[in-house]
Amino acid sequence: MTDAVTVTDLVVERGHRRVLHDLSCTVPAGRVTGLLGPSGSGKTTLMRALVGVQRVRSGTVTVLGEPAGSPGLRHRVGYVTQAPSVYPDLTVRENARHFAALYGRGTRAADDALAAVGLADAAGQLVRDLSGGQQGRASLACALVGEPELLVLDEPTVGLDPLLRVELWERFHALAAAGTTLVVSSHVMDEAGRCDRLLLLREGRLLADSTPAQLRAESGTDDLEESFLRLVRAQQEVAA
Ligand SMILES: Nc1ncnc2c1ncn2[C@@H]1O[C@H](COP(=O)(O)OP(=O)(O)OP(=O)(O)O)[C@@H](O)[C@H]1O
Repeated sequence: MTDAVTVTDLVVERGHRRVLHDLSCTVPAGRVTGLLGPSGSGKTTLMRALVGVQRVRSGTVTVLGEPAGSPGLRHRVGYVTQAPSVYPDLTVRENARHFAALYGRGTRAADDALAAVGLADAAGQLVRDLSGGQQGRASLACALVGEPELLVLDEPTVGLDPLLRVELWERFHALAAAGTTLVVSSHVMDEAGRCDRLLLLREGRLLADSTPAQLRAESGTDDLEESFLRLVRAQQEVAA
């Protein structure tokens, strides 16, 4: 299996504080990798480094064979932030078509992306009239329309009802099966079980680079939340 992303000894400081400490990890191509960890553990910062918008102190981030942020990656990497990045005064369809045009794609690609996130029925509505969860999905559709090889999604399921959550995770796996690499952050451990691979972060350090099955086996519990806590405790004991 090839790696879509390689992070080596990454150090990031924000506001004079070190928020990523010598972090090294890889992201396998064509899989859904979950970036899990408590609030403030550095998930967004790592994602920003992957897409090349984060100033880094030292270390390297290689994405699809190029340094993160290289101009050649612009259309190959999609990033959906926590805040919806769509035009509120345009309809959902107009937004999708606008982004399709930017990526050199047609209206069909825009319609397909809307269908993929379950927004086909809301295509004619102004984005500002949508719920928060729908706006998030509209942002996701606008990223999907470019068919990026690497899709980086910051907490895409926040504010979604359980049914939509499940549907979105199914969508992520369908994209991965078609060859897309996904990095999906969450601070909800029950979503960890849906990932092919897991990167667990805590206080800017990598606590585990594993799979749900491996994590369960190693920690001796089926509950991934409990696995995470046991890992934290084990590390604290080593440090003490
Ligand atoms: N613009 C900023 N200036 C200074 N410090 C920042 C800035 N943004 C984030 N930080 C700090 O960097 C650390 C990592 O934040 P980050 O947003 O990467 O965490 P996160 O795991 O994504 O959290 P959340 O789940 O709450 O989104 C935190 O301690 C945070 O306070």
